[in-house]
Amino acid sequence: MTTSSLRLENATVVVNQGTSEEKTILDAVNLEVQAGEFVTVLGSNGAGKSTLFNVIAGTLNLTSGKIYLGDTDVTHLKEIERTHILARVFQDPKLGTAPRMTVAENLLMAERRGQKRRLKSRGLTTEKRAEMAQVADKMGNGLAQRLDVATGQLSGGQRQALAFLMATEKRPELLLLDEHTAALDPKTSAQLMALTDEQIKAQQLTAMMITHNLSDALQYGNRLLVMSEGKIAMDVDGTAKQALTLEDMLAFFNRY
Ligand SMILES: Nc1ncnc2c1ncn2[C@@H]1O[C@H](COP(=O)(O)OP(=O)(O)OP(=O)(O)O)[C@@H](O)[C@H]1O
Repeated sequence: MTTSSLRLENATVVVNQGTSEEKTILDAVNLEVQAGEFVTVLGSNGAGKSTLFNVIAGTLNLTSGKIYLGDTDVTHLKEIERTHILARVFQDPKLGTAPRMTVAENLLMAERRGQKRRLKSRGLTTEKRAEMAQVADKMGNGLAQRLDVATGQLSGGQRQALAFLMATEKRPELLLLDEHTAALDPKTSAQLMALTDEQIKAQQLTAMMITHNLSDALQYGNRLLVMSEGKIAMDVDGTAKQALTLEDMLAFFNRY
């Protein structure tokens, strides 16, 4: 039995095939992420970071190669067929939550994702609300006091915290964080980043996080990837990652 949560074998995406615009945007990537790893992903604009997440999530098909989530070959599975295995949080606070529904309704929806219809009959009981308030309180940003507020009325930070809670509700096999703090002000971003790290550790989640923030990429996670021109240009973990400095990273980026 394997302990890897994700495995990519020669994962390749070629766009506009057979035209003068043909381009390889993911270039024979081999990657194995073990259960419990927290991988930060850096790379310049256009390096292929979102493409990597898109093929993992199934929003983009591979031209060739294979993708496994756990022991399952998901290469030909549609996005919807992968949602019970992985969850993704986006940069845009509008994605991932339903704006007209309240915080409690969104949380209930996340909890019931993938459940059979007959199991959905129980509504927002007092117990359920108390449980939600407890979960939302972990975010420490007032979300717990706004359970009955429409999600569209939340602050950006509260909404992203809710999106994170919803994504982790069912303890996904793999959590993809796609610049999830980038649209927030520095203080709120730092707060959500700390909460993210806390929850990943507490729930022992396997996670990958795209960021343009070098300090966050160094401070958080146990492994760091740098993408460049559709390839993995750097892959460090453990003590080698801990030893990396901002200067090392700046020097590395200057070479690309
Ligand atoms: N569906 C597509 N069709 C054509 N080109 C694409 C497609 N998706 C991505 N690309 C191109 O692939 C390259 C990699 O894009 P990608 O969005 O993965 O980069 P990124 O590292 O996420 O960049 P950023 O930091 O700007 O988000 C870019 O040149 C982009 O224009």
